[in-house]
Amino acid sequence: KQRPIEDIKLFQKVTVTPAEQKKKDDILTEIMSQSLPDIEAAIREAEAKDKSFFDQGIDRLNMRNTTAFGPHMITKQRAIDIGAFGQRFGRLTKSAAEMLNISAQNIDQQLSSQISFLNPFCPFLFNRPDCSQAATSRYRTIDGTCNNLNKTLWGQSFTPFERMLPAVYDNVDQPRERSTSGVLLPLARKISSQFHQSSLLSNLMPDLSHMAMEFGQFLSHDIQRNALSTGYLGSTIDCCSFGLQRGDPCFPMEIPTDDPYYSQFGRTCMNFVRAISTPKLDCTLGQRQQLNQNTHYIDGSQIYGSDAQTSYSLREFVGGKLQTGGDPNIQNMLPKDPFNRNNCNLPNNDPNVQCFRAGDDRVNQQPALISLHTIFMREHNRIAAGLAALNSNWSDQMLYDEARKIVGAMLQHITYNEYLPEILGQAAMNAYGLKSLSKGYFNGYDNTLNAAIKNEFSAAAFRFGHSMIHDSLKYNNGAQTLKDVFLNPATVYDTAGGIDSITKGLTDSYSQKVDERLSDQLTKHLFERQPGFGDDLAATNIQRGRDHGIPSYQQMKDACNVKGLVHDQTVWTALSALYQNASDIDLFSAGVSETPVAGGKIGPTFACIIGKQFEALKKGDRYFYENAGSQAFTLTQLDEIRQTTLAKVICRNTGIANIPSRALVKNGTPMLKCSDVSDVAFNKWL
Ligand code: HEM
Ligand SMILES: [Ca+2]
Repeated sequence: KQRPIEDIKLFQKVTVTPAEQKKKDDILTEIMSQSLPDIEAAIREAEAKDKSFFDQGIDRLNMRNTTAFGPHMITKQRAIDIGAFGQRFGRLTKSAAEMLNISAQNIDQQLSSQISFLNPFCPFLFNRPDCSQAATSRYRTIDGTCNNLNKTLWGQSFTPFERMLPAVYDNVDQPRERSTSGVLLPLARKISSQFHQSSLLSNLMPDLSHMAMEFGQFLSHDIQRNALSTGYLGSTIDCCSFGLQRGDPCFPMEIPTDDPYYSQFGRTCMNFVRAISTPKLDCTLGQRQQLNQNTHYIDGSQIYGSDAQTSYSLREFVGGKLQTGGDPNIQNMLPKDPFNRNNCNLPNNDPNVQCFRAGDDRVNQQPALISLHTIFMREHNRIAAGLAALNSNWSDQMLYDEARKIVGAMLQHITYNEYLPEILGQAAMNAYGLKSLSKGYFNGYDNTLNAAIKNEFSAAAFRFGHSMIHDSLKYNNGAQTLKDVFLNPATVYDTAGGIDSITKGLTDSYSQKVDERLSDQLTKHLFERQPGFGDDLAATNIQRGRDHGIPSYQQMKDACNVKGLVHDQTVWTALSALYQNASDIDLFSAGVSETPVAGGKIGPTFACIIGKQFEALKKGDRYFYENAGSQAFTLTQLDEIRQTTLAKVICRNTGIANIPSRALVKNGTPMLKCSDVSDVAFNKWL
């Protein structure tokens, strides 16, 4: 099957002449046209298998009454379409690598040529955006295109996650399941049950409120949403109904027979479906990559949607407003989702209690998330009304655009001014240039910097927030255990409490410390609908890292130039005891358990990954709120945006009377009386 030795040698050369490049391209084209018929046949065969799983009722369109299938498993059609090309790229890459004897770690360098044969399989070449208006437009596009005027697709929704380091897969594109020495890595569930044991009450974060957890999730849902593989007709794949044997895209998590919790239910398998594989943005052959369905920028896409169709479906088209819904007792709620596209776990058949729609489909995951979504939707509508009152000649579109621009800027300001300093500490804020200015424009826009979300950030580092989640949400004078409110919007509709009570509860209670411990609600009861059949988020994070070929902790630590032991000695001993070789330890587990940096809440390796990501999200975003230019706010408008705090946004959009003035902080912050909070000075937008 291998090509002649001179072809193999040619691909090993570091620099080639134009004639040699042409020869390489011809060889690749020949290899690909020879292998394509077999590849198409293999894909058809896989599709037929998927259909049979569907026909047997194993994979289903609506998993509502089954256990443990969260909203993150629903994948948009556009992502499914890109995934179909990704499969072809993956298989073509594999056959070229085999025939040219190219090892996995050299695939990206040695197969990176642009081959016209691949153009019909390159989704990023279709419908290239027209960016002719973009240089002078005051407003971002909905899908993030044309932000960078040279690289018009950078940061767009439905484009790949980028990487800090090359991926580390087994056998070219299979999940990283083996140590470099060949032994199997410990089972993800075993690491979870042994190392990420339940967080105790004594493990509270001394100074951050539970709102700091929730704002982190809300921010996360702005910038990233992985696309998971689906079955026939986009159905949800159940990798456990078929034993552990189904094969790609199934990568189910084996539960050890002596599992401290699940064994009593006789459970041996937990569902896990691999992420869709996507072609790279430049559509050269290369390592397997994963797809972000959301705009990578901090632009409020969780509120507005990441594609035109979703954004239209959320608009009122009157007065620049977003749609609202709700029953007569509770006004100004998110619009309902009568078709329950997100497979909510609705407790009764009350037609008034339904799940919600928002720009990100995970909105219904739990009530604290619904609450922040609702508050920012209301803020948009309030701003649109405020602008309309002073500018009677503005069209619906203009009001929508300007209100969206303001809300996006507020989100950025809260992120860089309130959230990141708490998480990263001052040293990292300075090192990565993340501090917001108190006056004037920021001059650091860099059009060579890609803001795109890094895979190491998404699949591991930014999941540190999972360790901050408390067992319950404070509500009225009691609390609601998470497993009772996953995918259940009932509390939001409660006229006795609802959004206000959930929100107040978040600022009134503590986050958990960022450490190796995760709540039982997440490791034993995530999306549980039947005792013993919930999911495990810590295990899922580890398995997801392996699915994506995320490098080991040691590799990331080295890349971040972090030296020495940065763990508590007992913690490190417990973790490394689970692995044969400490250099194989998974990034999520070791990263989340690092000793926090001074003044921050996470350790040095995660601070490096997260600091670099937010640096790119700032300096690589032409629409960053502090930038000068034709898209800019005026300086007086910018000063007005700088008055924003999360506490004020909450005050303006709820009936809450008093709230800590720094809503993410638990102690030592003065209370803000909501009746004292002044509105946005809309006269700066005349
Ligand atoms: C109750 C709160 C939360 C729940 C139930 C939850 C649950 C989940 C689930 C089920 C996934 C998908 C896992 C996978 O299949 O790979 C996920 C992904 C993720 N979570 Fe959370 N999460 C919560 C809060 C947070 C917080 C507070 C943060 C960060 C501050 C966070 C950051 C992330 C990130 C970065 C991902 C990957 C997103 C992607 O690219 O798709 N989550 N979470
Ligand atoms: Ca976004």
